[in-house]
Amino acid sequence: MHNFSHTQVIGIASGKGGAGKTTISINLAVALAMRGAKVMLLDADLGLANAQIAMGVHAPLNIGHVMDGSHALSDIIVTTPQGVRLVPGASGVRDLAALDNSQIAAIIRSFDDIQEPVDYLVVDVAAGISPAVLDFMAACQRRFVVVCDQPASIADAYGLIKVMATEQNLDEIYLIPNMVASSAQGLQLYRRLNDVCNRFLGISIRHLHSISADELVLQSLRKYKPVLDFAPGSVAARDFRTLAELITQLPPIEQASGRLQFFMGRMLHNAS
Ligand SMILES: Nc1ncnc2c1ncn2[C@@H]1O[C@H](COP(=O)(O)OP(=O)(O)OP(=O)(O)O)[C@@H](O)[C@H]1O
Repeated sequence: MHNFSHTQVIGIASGKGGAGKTTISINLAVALAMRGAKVMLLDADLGLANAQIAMGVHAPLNIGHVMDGSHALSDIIVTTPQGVRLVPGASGVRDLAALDNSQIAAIIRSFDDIQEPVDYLVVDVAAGISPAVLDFMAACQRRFVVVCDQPASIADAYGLIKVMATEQNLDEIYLIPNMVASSAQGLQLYRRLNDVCNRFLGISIRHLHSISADELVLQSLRKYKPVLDFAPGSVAARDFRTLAELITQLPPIEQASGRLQFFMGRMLHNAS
């Protein structure tokens, strides 16, 4: 096996659907790729998988074909026009939305067969707090929780953070405020939620940057393009570039957590 540099794995979740998890996963992957990183995006929003549509790429095979044993993971990966290596989810396959632990573990382990260099793996996880969501988030090194400044979204984000921190003992939790009027509003939302986490859970969450509400995000989706492609000069595109830059400045996490993780084989190989 080659001696790859450590792959940094970021899981993206949101308590509530519609907070912008897929939008953020896609544009973050593209922004990192535009900086020259080798980026893979796993559409683990199984059952609702729509990353391939939003990125304007045709994927003849998907993770369902890996699950049924007919194909290897490397067979199903497609390269998007932005140079992101996309692992397509299986849209409309209801069985995939209800995978058990051993099936999730099989998906996570299948990444050990990948032979290409990957600097970042971005994992777009389903909404909610299902066991599958928690398994995927536990298998990542950093966890991003997408939230909008609305009571239902905040309550759901808090619920997800609570379960991840207290029941799963996961750290490296970042809040990504989305659809904010300004980065000051995003920071304020982060502070509010972090205060509640401090007080009631005894933990701190982290903050990098928020994503502004931008009409061009919606327009880009209608054109099947990431906003970074469709409107590179837009406010949202600028926010995604800033977020990507801040991520590249984070210290790499090189420790295995003791739980099942993506690219475990590489981690162990590099450590030996
Ligand atoms: N920053 C933004 N500005 C404006 N619109 C946005 C922004 N982020 C997301 N949206 C829009 O909000 C809607 C929901 O976004 P998205 O599909 O990414 O959410 P999601 O959390 O992945 O939803 P689900 O979990 O249901 O798949 C989409 O129409 C998207 O274009």
